[in-house]
Amino acid sequence: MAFGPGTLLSRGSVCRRCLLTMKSMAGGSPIYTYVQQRGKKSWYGPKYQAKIDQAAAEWDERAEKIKKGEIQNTWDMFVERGFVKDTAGSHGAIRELMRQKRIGAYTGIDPTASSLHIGHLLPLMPIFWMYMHGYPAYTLIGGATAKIGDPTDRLVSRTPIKRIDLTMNLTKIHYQLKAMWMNVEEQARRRNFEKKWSSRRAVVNNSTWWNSLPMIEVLKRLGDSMRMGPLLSRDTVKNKMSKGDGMSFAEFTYPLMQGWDWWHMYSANGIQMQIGGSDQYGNIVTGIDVVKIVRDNEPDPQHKMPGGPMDDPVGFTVPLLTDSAGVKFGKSADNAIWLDKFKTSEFDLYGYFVRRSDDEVEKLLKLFTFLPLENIDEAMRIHNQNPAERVAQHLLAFEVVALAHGMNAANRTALNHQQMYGKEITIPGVTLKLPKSETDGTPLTLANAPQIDMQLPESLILGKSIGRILYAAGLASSTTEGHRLASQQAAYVGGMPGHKRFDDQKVMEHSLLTFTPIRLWYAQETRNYLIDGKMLILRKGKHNIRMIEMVSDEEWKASGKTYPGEPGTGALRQLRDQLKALRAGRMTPEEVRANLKDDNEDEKARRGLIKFPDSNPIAVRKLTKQLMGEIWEQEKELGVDHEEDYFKADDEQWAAEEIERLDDEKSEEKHGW
Ligand SMILES: Nc1ncnc2c1ncn2[C@@H]1O[C@H](COP(=O)(O)OP(=O)(O)OP(=O)(O)O)[C@@H](O)[C@H]1O
Ligand SMILES: N[C@@H](Cc1ccc(O)cc1)C(=O)O
Repeated sequence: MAFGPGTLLSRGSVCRRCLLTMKSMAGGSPIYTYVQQRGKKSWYGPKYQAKIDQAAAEWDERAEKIKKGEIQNTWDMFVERGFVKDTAGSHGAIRELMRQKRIGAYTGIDPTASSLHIGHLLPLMPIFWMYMHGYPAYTLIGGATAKIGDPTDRLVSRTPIKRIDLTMNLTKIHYQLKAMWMNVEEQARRRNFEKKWSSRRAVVNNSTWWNSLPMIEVLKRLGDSMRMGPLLSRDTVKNKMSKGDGMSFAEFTYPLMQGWDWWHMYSANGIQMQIGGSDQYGNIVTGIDVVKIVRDNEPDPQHKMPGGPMDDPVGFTVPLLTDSAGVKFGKSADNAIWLDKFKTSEFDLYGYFVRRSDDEVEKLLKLFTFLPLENIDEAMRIHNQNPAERVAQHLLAFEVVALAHGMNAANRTALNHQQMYGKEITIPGVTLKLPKSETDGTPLTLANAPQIDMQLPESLILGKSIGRILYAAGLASSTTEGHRLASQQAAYVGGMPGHKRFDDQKVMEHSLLTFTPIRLWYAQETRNYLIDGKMLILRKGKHNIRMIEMVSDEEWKASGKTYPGEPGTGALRQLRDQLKALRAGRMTPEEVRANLKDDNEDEKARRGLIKFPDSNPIAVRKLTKQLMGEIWEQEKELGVDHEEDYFKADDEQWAAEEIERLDDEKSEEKHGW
């Protein structure tokens, strides 16, 4: 293994089977290393080799310091903070392995819901810690395993997940995990962890390998030696077969799939450790067998990977996070606290942690924050002087929101709480400050990306150009810009086009998130990019994603929503509608005036009012004037006391400002600003 920048770099972890060092020329220099592994081949040169050697030397030095007690073993820290429930492998062996070797670790999540929840943070935290301490750390999304569904501890099979839901969930979780990794980086900087050349983290999807894995390879490498006895004796299998609704072959093979994932990453990325919630213990133990069996069944002696205490896979489970009634926090229960701010707002997430009891707050600080234990002790000391102030709870809430949504969000949310409850909040070690605006002119990042799912009508998706769709989805500021993005291939569509089904229809692969640059295509071609016939994923830049569910035109109309560029929603059309409504007496002058004067953009958008720039400012100006005049007349007839000149002047000033604004816009457009 050990190839490509940043893969495992400790000397102990370099795979002996795959490193063929060749001296390129007589005279002994320079040395190029040829790496061949699972179909991938690459060369690397002396500079890269020097970095690998340096990283290995640093690791050896760290191991020595741990031995002398100068720094703490990461494993001991896990135990001390309460992360370790059950281990697969002895404590002593894992401890020594983690000291000597820069082993990689992973935890997996099946995208069976559209968001992560706080229960997921439990196995994720040790993964994040490992990254900060220099171990390769992987988070896996089970695009393939979710199609089967983990049967662990269930008596009744899961309802099969719909293709469109799977795509939606995995896209959302992918971006959520990426955002959280950025927040982990932020926390690492905040806590002065040094970022090393060898640091490595990843979000992977097991569909990447499962979609191209021949069944015969699994049967040969694993199936021949895997015994039925241990598989049948698992509690889940026994219980589901005797007390539940029986077990399908696919469910039965689920732990083997999970084990194969591990093998894939073990052999390709040096992932030697798996971490999961306590329900994952059985799958982790089976996974260890799978990895060893597949590894030892390598038919080519040149490619055989070594076994033994320093090379065998190990794993552990974290305790289960439960609510105050002792019920597991999970997506299948109705107590979930989500990490998607559109499902559980940052304010509510903060509030949830502020409400934790004094008995559990210290334990939660150890599990959910990166605060050193001395800081936690100090915070508890301050807390205990006046528990009613909930200092420890606020610290916990601040840190969790910072991890889930970033430091800006944590500051903003804590200040909101302060304002809402009118009480000064003390958070040890934190000076609350208003975050700089996340939307005004600052580039879009994963932390400030808008809600990524939306609906748009069929007539737009299937009938209009891709430029128009990009505008409607808020990825372009006009149809023209949308066309420009498409012609410059600066926007992307999710999925791999051109996959053909048996009946020769083109379909999208739904369990893998890939992007293809958008070209200017004919309107009818957009259909080829629809996932499950109704979802379109678009992206501009790195973080600007839209998952668009196509709804029928009737459903769209009934929703009362509008999209930018929607025919009939321009300023002119809206002014005309208002005029008609005024003349027909369907709207009072007061209502029309309120609509015209409402300068709150969100409110306007909510009520479907004028909000998009119109292409004909002169006509808008004329019509606005006419409408104002008629409102004025009607109000006069109604005997509205205008306090004459004051209001009239106000209206006129408003109209003048509006005209000036429109003129400015027009001139900006003309000059191409
Ligand atoms: N409340 C929790 N406490 C600790 N770990 C958890 C909790 N909920 C989930 N996990 C762990 O997170 C990982 C991913 O879990 P999974 O995707 O199965 O979510 P889940 O919420 O447990 O789903 P479900 O309720 O559908 O089984 C697993 O290792 C699981 O054990
Ligand atoms: N089985 C795990 C998810 C998972 C999937 C694939 C893996 O390789 C690892 C973990 C769960 O349901 O919680």
